[in-house]
Amino acid sequence: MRQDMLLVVDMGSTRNTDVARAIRALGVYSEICNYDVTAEEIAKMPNVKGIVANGGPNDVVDGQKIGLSDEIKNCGLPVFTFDYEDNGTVHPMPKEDEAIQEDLRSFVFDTCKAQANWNMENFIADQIELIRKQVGDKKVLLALSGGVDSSVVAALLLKAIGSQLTCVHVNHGLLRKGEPEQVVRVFKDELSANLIYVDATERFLSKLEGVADPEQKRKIIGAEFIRVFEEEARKLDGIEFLAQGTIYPDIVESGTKTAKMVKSHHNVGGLPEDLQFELVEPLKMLFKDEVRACGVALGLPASMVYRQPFPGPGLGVRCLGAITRDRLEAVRESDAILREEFAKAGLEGKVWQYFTIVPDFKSVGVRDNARCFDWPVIIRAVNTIDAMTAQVPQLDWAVLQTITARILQEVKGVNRVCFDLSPKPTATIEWE
Ligand SMILES: Nc1ncnc2c1ncn2[C@@H]1O[C@H](COP(=O)(O)OP(=O)(O)OP(=O)(O)O)[C@@H](O)[C@H]1O
Repeated sequence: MRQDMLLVVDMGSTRNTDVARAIRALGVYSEICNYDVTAEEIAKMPNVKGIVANGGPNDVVDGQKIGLSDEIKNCGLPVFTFDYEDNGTVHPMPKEDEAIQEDLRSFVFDTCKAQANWNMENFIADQIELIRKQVGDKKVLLALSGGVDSSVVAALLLKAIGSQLTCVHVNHGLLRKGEPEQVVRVFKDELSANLIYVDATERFLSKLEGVADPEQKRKIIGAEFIRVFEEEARKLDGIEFLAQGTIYPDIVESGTKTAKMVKSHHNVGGLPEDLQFELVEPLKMLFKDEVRACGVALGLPASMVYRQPFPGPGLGVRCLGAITRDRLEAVRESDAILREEFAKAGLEGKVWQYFTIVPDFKSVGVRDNARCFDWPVIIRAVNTIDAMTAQVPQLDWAVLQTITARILQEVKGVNRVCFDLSPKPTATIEWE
């Protein structure tokens, strides 16, 4: 490890990640650990320069009030006791809270004498070394979705171990327009990765035929994905490692000793027990913005690194009810038009997520002086900080009119365009 590190010890705060991020924003690497960390464990961590004991409302565990042990207090490292109360609201640490920032800055640099050497160049160099040490001359398998996390893992592993990596990209027929092609172009053609491209469209769509229940659809897609991936894995010889795009929030949200679990951390979970892989998770200490910075530093295209979030079941949950091929095509084509026009209008990166939905009912319209009976396309655009709540931004009317005109002209089977004005709550971001 080339970087100095500060440890954020969770003493019951709800703001551990904010504090860890604030330290990283100063250019110093930080990690969060549990309140019962021992001096011996800390001694094994590389380059720890100081400890932030981060207190807060969750300071009672199993009926006992927790406190920093004498062992840690006397371990020879500077300790800063921090208690950043948040009154129960969730928002990023306010930048204007200069006193707190200043205290932290002074602790990090004046007291701990930490070097501001946390940057992507050092991170990548460190990870390459660690990956090579972990993997040796063995082979690694990666499920590559084309999403930000697995793409950055692929690029990093390619740099570290090159041809020892095999990537599997599954086209389940529910990807956005141009996505599988981009994965093949970037990884196979440009980065010369061993890429197995599986076109499983027919298999997924026939499994989904007539299934209207959203939960059932998600389950079928998830289970079928594991099956396809497993089949490919069994065809390969001598693979001992499975790489995953686990990132820091996945780990933090899996729960600390003082906070309840937000969501379980899975990724390519659900693989059969007899496929025993050791995990390689080189991004597990990065926040999302750092993963993107890492992707840029590794030379991945901006459209991949800054891609908006996309649900695992893909367009399947935007083609409402039982998926049909023609309606799925209408979702894919209208989504492509929406993304193109948002990019032209300079909205890319300004609106957090935007996509289209095609419901499973028709309405009466008129086309070429004759009655038509076609589907509507619903446009959804939202802004959010944490995906727990979301707001609908005010969009330029002319942009919406252009999108509407193009969808009505170019997308088969559509005679109406609607705009979803609902914030979350009460609506969710996706419709299914
Ligand atoms: N179509 C696919 N082909 C190959 N692997 C996939 C595919 N879809 C998902 N995966 C694998 O499953 C993991 C979890 O999928 P999920 O849709 O939850 O994405 P994610 O956690 O946002 O990560 P990413 O940004 O890498 O897509 C991905 O990181 C990837 O390894």
